[in-house]
Amino acid sequence: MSNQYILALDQGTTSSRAIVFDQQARPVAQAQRTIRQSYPQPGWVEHDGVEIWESQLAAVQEALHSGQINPEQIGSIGITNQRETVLVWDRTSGEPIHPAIVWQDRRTASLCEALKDRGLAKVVTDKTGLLIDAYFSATKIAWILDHIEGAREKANRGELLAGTMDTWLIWKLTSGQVHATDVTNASRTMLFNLDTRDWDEELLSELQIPRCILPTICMSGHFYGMTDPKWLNGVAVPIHSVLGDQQAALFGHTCLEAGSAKNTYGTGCFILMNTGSERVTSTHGLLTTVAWGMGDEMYYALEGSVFVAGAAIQWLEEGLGWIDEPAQSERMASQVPTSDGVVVVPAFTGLGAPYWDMYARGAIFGLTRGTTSNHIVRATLESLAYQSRDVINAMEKDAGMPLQELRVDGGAVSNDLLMQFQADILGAVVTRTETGETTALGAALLAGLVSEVWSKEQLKQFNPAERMFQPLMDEEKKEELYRVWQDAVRRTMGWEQHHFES
Ligand SMILES: Nc1ncnc2c1ncn2[C@@H]1O[C@H](COP(=O)(O)OP(=O)(O)O)[C@@H](O)[C@H]1O
Ligand SMILES: O=P(O)(O)OC[C@H](O)CO
Repeated sequence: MSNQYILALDQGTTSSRAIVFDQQARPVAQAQRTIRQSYPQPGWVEHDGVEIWESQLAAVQEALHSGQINPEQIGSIGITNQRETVLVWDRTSGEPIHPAIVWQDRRTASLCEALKDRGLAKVVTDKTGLLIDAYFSATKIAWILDHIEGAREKANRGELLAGTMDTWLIWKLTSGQVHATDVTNASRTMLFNLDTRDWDEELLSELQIPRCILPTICMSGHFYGMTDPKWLNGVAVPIHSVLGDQQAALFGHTCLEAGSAKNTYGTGCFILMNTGSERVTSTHGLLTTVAWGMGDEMYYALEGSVFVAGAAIQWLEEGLGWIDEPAQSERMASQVPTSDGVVVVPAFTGLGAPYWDMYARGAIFGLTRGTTSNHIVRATLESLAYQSRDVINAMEKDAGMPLQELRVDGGAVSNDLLMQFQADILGAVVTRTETGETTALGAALLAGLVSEVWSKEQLKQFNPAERMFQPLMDEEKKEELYRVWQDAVRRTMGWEQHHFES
């Protein structure tokens, strides 16, 4: 039978992946290519745009090869991607004019302050659902246009194109025929007006970003175009879904009803709660974002992002050299019954939701002569769970109801100790699902829905629970630990501004 598979492209912060799913949404072949992280200055993070494309294409070819799958058997492609990360390239040559500026990059913090000083905070929140922060794409695009010689003039003449990684991959896959993005990615730029569902004139003009360099905005489930046959053995394949990776994970967890939520533990932690077709405006430091769009309907989510989650485990490995691989963090942490009062706040690049402090910096508290590396490793793991609770507490307040179940995915969920601590410190069930690759699954499920491989009613069956972690810690202990955490966070806030900035 031809056209029996769906190919998902998952362009993440640390790697580009390709996963082929069958008609029961089971992964049948996959491949992954790591991408280089570049830190040219403190607080800056860049990716090579060409490497992103080449690694993604190589992953696709390797996945098809390893699964002995002919491109003719691929009925549909779904794309999901690290969000906010943005690239600007030359429309004619297709060459990026600067490396991609990654979501974690803080170089535009002062530009964000200037926008706030111009009284734009409320305008941005009302129009985009976001808060002014260097995290989002808008100020990154403005920075490139300001710092690359001649870029602004070229942009004004329509000689440049800009886009998040979905847009870049669509443009490459269609060999420059399609310059498009979806509503979820657009909703992360700080330029997308949720009411008009279009780029916002006022925000474009404040940042002097010409509309002509931005992609066309489409629904997430949509026919984007056919891939150029030259990439897949002479076969053109339709692209049927595009959505940011956190929204894709929400979809992949089949969190389709309002009130359901997921946490993805990758480089950062990303917690999204579906709020249905209602747009809930947070009063507790969360973002309103688009969950997905299909047909005429747009669905929304509340989101809280933790900037440094798995990245803290990478710091144990690469920065401190204490572990040889992430899984070793669990083995070390298991050597001690508790972190013995040690608290690690990994605010390496500031703090995201619900604190939004660009100037917080990391700290280790509670060291004694008895502290060992095992305690610090355990406290680092616990910091992922504490930061997630910070966000979930804010979500519960905004949504007006307690969270019963948190569905989880991402690289760090294989860590049982972390998952148990998460259930304990939350006081809620943490459900790890069978499909490790929930993000890619979400893109595939949406592509399959658009291409009518399955119906919406069938989706629920596709990502069952693998293990449910029940909360075991007593209430008093849980709240006492959490109070200590909150005190530690308070002490890290504003650090960079107080001590190093003139
Ligand atoms: N067993 C583990 N315990 C803790 N952290 C882990 C473990 N395995 C992987 N990680 C962390 O998870 C992250 C990778 O997850 P992944 O979902 O692949 O990230 P991304 O999509 O952001 O590239 C890394 O930061 C890594 O340190
Ligand atoms: O690549 P990930 O999985 O770390 O996700 C990055 C996010 O989309 C950034 O908002």
